Amino acid sequence: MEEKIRIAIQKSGRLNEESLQLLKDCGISINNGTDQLKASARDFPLEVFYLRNGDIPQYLRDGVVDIAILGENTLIEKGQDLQIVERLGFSKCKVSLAIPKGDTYTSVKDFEGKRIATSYPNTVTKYLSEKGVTADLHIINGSVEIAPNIGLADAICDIVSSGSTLFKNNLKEVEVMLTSEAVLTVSPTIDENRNAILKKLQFRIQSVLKGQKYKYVLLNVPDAKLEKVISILPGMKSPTVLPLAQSGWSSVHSVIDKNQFWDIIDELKKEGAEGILVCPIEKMVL
Ligand SMILES: Nc1ncnc2c1ncn2[C@@H]1O[C@H](COP(=O)(O)OP(=O)(O)OP(=O)(O)O)[C@@H](O)[C@H]1O
Ligand SMILES: O=P(O)(O)OC[C@H]1O[C@H](OP(=O)(O)OP(=O)(O)O)[C@H](O)[C@@H]1O
Ligand SMILES: [Mg+2]
Repeated sequence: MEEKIRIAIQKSGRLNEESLQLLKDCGISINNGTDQLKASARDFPLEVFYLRNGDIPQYLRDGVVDIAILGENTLIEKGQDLQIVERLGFSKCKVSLAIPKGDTYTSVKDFEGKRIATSYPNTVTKYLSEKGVTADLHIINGSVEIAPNIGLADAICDIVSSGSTLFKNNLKEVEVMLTSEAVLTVSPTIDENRNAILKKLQFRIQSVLKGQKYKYVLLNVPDAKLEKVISILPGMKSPTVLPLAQSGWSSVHSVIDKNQFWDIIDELKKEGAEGILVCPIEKMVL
């Protein structure tokens, strides 16, 4: 029987949907819904195990699964020994220390002897001990931000993204301990055949992620302005230039980094580019 790579994906929660979407963008469709523990892919040698996020590092260590999509924060808390093979760019967040809005704050030393509610005990202990601070940790698994309001703790350590959960609970962020995004991790026990499948999957993921970073643009340019326009456009090698049916004009095709996109478009318009079309790139293979 053909060997399959076993990937762990969060059963439900923040990472589930985007992890499955990434596989889909890689041309891998999964047969069953998440109501089952296990599902297989139709067109790639891959099996999906739907698991609780916090359990995944141990499954990787034990070799029950070969790879996983996890928040980097979970790896820092529970899987420092595990290797990251790709950074995936979604589920970006911070893990921060926060205190009641009205409290004064001068430095991390203020946490000495304080009660901190958190689901990240290892991360907090390491962060504080590196700064010579010892606090009293209360480990809770959810709704951490409520703890100061009900008198359970003086401060919290939890995930912060938009900051609205802190705001709603009358808390303020005072220390950012780490920043995180979804990552692809690998089991230390992965065998050679499955490692070869991992390399194929990584190649597809890289092509999808690169495509998401760029836009494909097509524009019409008077020939007199061609040289100037080409100098503005980066392109993968160099832009493609094709003559238009109307003489004296050319169509220029290129690829632009999303981060520079609007600045470059403004410059192109200034140089006389017209009829600018912008298309998403599904995959980019270099
Ligand atoms: N508000 C957020 N914005 C962006 N990313 C987030 C946010 N909250 C959590 N994450 C990321 O998504 C991951 C999963 O979070 P989620 O709250 O769904 O699961 P969990 O409660 O940590 O785990 P479990 O699957 O064990 O219930 C986190 O580890 C973090 O990397
Ligand atoms: O800064 P924000 O944008 O408000 O996001 C931060 C919140 O998001 C996460 O909770 P989630 O919504 O996943 O609920 P949970 O506590 O049930 O995990 C996290 O635990 C924070 O509470
Ligand atoms: Mg959560």
